[in-house]
Amino acid sequence: MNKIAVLTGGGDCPGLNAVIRAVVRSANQYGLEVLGIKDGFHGAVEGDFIPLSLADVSGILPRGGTILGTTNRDNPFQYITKVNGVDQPLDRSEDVLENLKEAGVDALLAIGGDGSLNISLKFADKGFPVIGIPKTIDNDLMATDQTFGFQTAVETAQEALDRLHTTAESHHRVMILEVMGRYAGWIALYAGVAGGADVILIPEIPYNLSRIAYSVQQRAKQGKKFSIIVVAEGAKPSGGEMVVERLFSDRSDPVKLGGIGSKLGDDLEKHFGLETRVTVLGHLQRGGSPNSYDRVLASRYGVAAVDAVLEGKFGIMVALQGREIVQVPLHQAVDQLKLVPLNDPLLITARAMGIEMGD
Ligand SMILES: Nc1ncnc2c1ncn2[C@@H]1O[C@H](COP(=O)(O)OP(=O)(O)O)[C@@H](O)[C@H]1O
Ligand SMILES: O=P(O)(O)OC[C@H]1O[C@](O)(COP(=O)(O)O)[C@@H](O)[C@@H]1O
Ligand SMILES: [Mg+2]
Repeated sequence: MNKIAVLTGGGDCPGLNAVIRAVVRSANQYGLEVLGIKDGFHGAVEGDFIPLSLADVSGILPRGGTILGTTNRDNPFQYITKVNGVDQPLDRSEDVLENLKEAGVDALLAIGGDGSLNISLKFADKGFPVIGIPKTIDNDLMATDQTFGFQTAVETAQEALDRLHTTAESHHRVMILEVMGRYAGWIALYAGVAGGADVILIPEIPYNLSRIAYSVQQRAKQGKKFSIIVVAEGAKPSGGEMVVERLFSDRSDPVKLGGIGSKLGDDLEKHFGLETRVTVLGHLQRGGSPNSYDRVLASRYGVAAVDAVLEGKFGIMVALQGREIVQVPLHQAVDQLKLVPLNDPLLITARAMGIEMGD
């Protein structure tokens, strides 16, 4: 092994640069050259590679985003390509392999979520040496206890809840904070407990509107003028559907969620006369500097991925299990999503403190 390539795929999150930096620094110790692939698998198809030296990664540890760029559109196995002036999804995976070969790349380190790691698995199945590094702000990847960026997002959401508290307690209002969490409610659950929310609504537990109203009314009876609700964007009422903001025709998962906070607020006002205000935290959760936990975790993943290259372990993902970074087969990471189990210890803690989960 002489040369490795690294890419970042899918939605960004705080800590991507910390991984890239750790990969380059660790590879440098062993005399391995590193190439960066621009904009995820888009750059892999287009052959858009840049060399990454120690100087290139100097100063990027605290920077959010990714210096390499990313995409949540391009899949080399269904790559939108103009054929006779018409866009068509073509299998361009051989182009990727050709580009990697031409650049002298011996192994690919792919930092991504379920989508990018699914693509990575397909390249591993084609025989190319691939190592996955888990990335998702939603923390919903299987086989790893935690992904970097998640803790920073939780802190951002908790700070928002703290701020909402001070304005909420000045009025008789229900304050709703909509946070990320497409299928898994980890951000809502952790931020809700950390930020002292009264109601936490997650995709895994469809909610009953009257339960929420009852808990707000009970608080009012106890002299509490306000209530704080944190709702994951993928939450839905019992028997209802997730709220879709828009559809992207060019994505394998075309659904962009958003709007459950407003729907909930409208329903509480309409059916129970509760005055509500809604805040959507949105991409503030993904932006900004990673906290120290995420910098450490990201650095450990980067180093562990280079270790795997040196050990010749491919088709694997590096993962956090307990305090250890381990190697797990890539397919274990992508076979299913890691949802909040109904017996999750923090969920039980939340209920034990009287937090309403909406069911
Ligand atoms: N199940 C899948 N199999 C193969 N490719 C997928 C799958 N899901 C998503 N993709 C592709 O992977 C890319 C990244 O997916 P996305 O969900 O945006 O990011 P992430 O890597 O964070 O999951 C997109 O181009 C998408 O088309
Ligand atoms: O605005 P974008 O880029 O479509 O991404 C928003 C989506 O990404 C997510 O944050 C998930 O991202 P991850 O790939 O990091 O898990 C969802 O919660 C949200 O629906
Ligand atoms: Mg995904």
